[in-house]
Amino acid sequence: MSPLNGVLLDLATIDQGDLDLSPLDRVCGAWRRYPQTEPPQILDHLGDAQIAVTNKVALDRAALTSAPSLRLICIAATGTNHVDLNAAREQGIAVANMVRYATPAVVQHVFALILALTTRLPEYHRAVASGAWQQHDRFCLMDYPIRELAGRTLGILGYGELGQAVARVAEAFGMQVLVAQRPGGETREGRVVLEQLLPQVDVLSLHCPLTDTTRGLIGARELGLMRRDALLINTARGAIVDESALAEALRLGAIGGAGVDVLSTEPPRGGNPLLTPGIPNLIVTPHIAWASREARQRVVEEIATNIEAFWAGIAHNRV
Ligand SMILES: NC(=O)C1=CN([C@@H]2O[C@H](COP(=O)(O)OP(=O)(O)OC[C@H]3O[C@@H](n4cnc5c(N)ncnc54)[C@H](O)[C@@H]3O)[C@@H](O)[C@H]2O)C=CC1
Ligand SMILES: O=C(O)C(=O)CO
Repeated sequence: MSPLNGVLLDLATIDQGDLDLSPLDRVCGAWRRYPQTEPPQILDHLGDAQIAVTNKVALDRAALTSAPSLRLICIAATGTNHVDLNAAREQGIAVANMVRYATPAVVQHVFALILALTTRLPEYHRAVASGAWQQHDRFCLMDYPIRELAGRTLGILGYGELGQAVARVAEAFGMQVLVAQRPGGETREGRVVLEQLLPQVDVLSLHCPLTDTTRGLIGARELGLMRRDALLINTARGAIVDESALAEALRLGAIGGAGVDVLSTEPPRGGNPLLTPGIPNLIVTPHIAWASREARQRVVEEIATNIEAFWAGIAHNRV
């Protein structure tokens, strides 16, 4: 066990009282556990901790410079955009994240969104709940057009762990997969420049990290290049998409639908263009693609593994 003392800044975002947390006790005997940390509480909660575990509590330069004891930040997620990595590096604080922990959960969520939009599940569910089927004169309602995935084309932006796993399932559905070339990146065989990919795809699924390069990458221009019946699926990060432009594209029917698990600010206490009532063919889920019990248990185990590796001087899952 490492003799370091640690703080869990937002444990309630991982454990719903249904996980085995003993791996954490195996690696650090002195945890301070906070269900949640609001911005004004960050410095107080960090205190003299040497290890800080954050799922989504933002650790910016000001927070890191005010926590001189900190030696390891363990991000309980794959996305690292809420931690100032440059400031951490300058302060000599190691940062580790979660790799591959949520792949089955995210992939099934991506397809839950794609399938709900193509089979018009929300509309048919609402129609039955409102009694429309019961009053109908035929055996089935066909008020909303249904499409098949087989033979259609999926575009993937961000061909890492999740992008590749989504591609494999898409192929099992009989879809053709096109992979976007990293904008501004070098030309790679089999990759398609984003501007050329967008008009070809029936579904575009985002799986790149949020960085300075990807912020706002899918804006009005890119949405305008997509087919009028194409779907956009975003389980990556909200700010990769211009949310006002997406809301407008859906309202105007410039694209066919969208499934969004992530918003630019979470929770969206100040509202969000995509939460405006009445936007057609839009499904918004509250950042739960990753959140299966199995994946959350893997988070606990991976936090322990990252701390053990750090203590042993091994750079495991280092960002
Ligand atoms: N909604 C949710 O619950 C979850 C969301 N995520 C998000 O998904 C993202 C991807 O996760 P993984 O696939 O596991 O990460 P990964 O690191 O395996 O893959 C990311 C891929 O994006 C590529 N990439 C980076 N910049 C790019 C750019 N400018 N254009 C195109 N591609 C670019 C990288 O080369 C890499 O291949 C995470 O960064 C996180 O933001 C991850 C897990 C759960
Ligand atoms: O792992 C991630 O990046 C997520 O967004 C889930 O917390």
